[in-house]
Amino acid sequence: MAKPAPISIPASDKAAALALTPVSRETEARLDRYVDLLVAWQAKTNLVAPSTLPQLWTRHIADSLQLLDLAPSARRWLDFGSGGGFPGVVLACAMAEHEGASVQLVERIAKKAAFLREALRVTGGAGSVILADIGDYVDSSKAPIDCVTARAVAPLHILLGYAEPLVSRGAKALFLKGQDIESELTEATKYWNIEPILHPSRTGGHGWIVELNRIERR
Ligand SMILES: C[S@@+](CC[C@H](N)C(=O)[O-])C[C@H]1O[C@@H](n2cnc3c(N)ncnc32)[C@H](O)[C@@H]1O
Repeated sequence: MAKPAPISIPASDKAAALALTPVSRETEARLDRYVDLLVAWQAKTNLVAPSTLPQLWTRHIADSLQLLDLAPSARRWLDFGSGGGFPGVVLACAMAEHEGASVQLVERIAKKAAFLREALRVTGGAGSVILADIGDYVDSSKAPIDCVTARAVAPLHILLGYAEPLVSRGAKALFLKGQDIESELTEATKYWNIEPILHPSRTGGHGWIVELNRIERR
């Protein structure tokens, strides 16, 4: 049987991503190590949609990095459903530059949690992995959080339920969402009083970033 072709990420994709969302040389080096690890694991575990691999930097890394500009002073992050590490591992790579900063990555699938732990070890990213259901973890943890994130995890009205206890204690929520944001907002406002701020994605990978600073049950 023919061997699968090696996965290569074009240098032009990395250059395009870093033009959109510049990072320090230290963070870039951490991200390089993350990309190498992800590509190696992707051969045995499906961490990102294979068709998006050639745009790993623009579709996934820059998509994650753009959140930093929306919460520039946040140092204590919590990422729901980190999966292959977006945005959690990317944020942890960036947070490694800040003394005391940390990203908690919550993931319920053991194999993905193992990958995330390895990614933090290899990159030196500032964070920790919690193998748990998001709802259970949020209910049990009282750790202060500045910013909670999620990408491709659950419909908005479900994410709001997970995030509500954190936002009511002062966290900001930033959720990466796709083109069908209108219908998600319509559904969400049946259950929640919210004043969402919609930021168009700068990377084109996902449609919108929904920012929330207040979530109240109707
Ligand atoms: C489609 S993947 C997206 C992963 C990553 N956020 C990304 O954008 O590439 C969704 C991930 O969320 C995790 N997930 C979904 N619901 C969860 C829950 N209630 N608790 C913990 N993890 C959850 C899944 O196991 C999966 O790894």
